[in-house]
Amino acid sequence: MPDNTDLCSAEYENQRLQALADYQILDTPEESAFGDIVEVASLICEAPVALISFVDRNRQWFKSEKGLGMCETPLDVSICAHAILQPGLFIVPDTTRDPRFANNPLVTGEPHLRFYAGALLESHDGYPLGTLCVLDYRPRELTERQCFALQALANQVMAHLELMQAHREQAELIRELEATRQELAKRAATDPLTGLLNRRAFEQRLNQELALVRRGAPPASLMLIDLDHFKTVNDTLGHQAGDEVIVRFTELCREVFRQADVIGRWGGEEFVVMLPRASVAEAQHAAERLHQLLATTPMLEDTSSPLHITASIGICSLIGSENLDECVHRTDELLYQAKEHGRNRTVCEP
Ligand SMILES: Nc1nc2c(ncn2[C@@H]2O[C@H](COP(=O)(O)OP(=O)(O)OP(=O)(O)O)[C@@H](O)[C@H]2O)c(=O)[nH]1
Repeated sequence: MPDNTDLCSAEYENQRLQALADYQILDTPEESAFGDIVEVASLICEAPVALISFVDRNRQWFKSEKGLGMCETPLDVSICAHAILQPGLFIVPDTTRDPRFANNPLVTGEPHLRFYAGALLESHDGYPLGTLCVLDYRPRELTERQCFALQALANQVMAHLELMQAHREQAELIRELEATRQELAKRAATDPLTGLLNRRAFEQRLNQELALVRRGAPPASLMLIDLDHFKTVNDTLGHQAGDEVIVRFTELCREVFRQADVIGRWGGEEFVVMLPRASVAEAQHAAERLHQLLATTPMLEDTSSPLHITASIGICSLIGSENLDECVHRTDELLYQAKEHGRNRTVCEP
């Protein structure tokens, strides 16, 4: 708490309430850790009523209570609201003899509270939050040892609140770290220009599929796609336009292939698609759709004459007995044949 603070100012009260809110304790369910402290306070102080009370804006709310039978009261009947205005213990030996409490309905009526002793619950930065208090139906005092024990138990209440807060902060930190880890993993797996899987991530996915095929999963197909004469696009329209074409081509791929198909950027103007549960004939149909779409879709918007591109494609089925390099190599050979035979075509394994 800052020095020279006006404890009654609205600004201070708002700061105090914020400190209380930061502990996120108000209106939380009963917890045995706090229940035990209240029981021990009642036992040691030989008092029938014991409370862990937090002073909220318009009420005092009890995290734990013994012998009172209510979980909150309005602030104007709260003795704790007075207790938090001073440090350490606040003791009222006989409420009927104290003008601040003599007319309190909890004193004049049920349960006729006559004795109050409250130990301050103080936040780590010095804001008074409430009390651990014991009450009795008769006027009395606490022994020195009981006073010591009550304050020690109050310190334990705060220590537990601090631990809970540290635990929450740690959990939040772990959540943030996990989100960052996921984001980094996503970035590490993604080609920045197209948002497709990059080669390394695609290889991982392909290895998983190969493992499934080895264990008897339905056949899958692998497709390598290379844009034809792409160098000319760059040379005539510039690298930036080349990038736009690559992005547009990616969009067309997303239109043609199924949700389950995995599209990756193999490198440069070369793409790769793995089609789970698809025969080579089915993959070939998809490749044909792509050829048709390329034939009818201008690849750049801001050019006087529409730019169309073509692609050469090789398709193989995944064979469980092969490793990734062998599967890719076979598909690459077919792609090479497509290029050799004049481009703008698909060559499938026989
Ligand atoms: N704009 C752009 N160009 C790229 C990118 N990656 C590779 N390229 C270009 O793609 C071109 C590929 O050229 P080549 O390997 O000669 O192939 P090609 O001109 O497509 O000819 P074929 O494949 O034989 O039909 C090169 O000019 C590369 O610079 C990229 O991310 N952006």
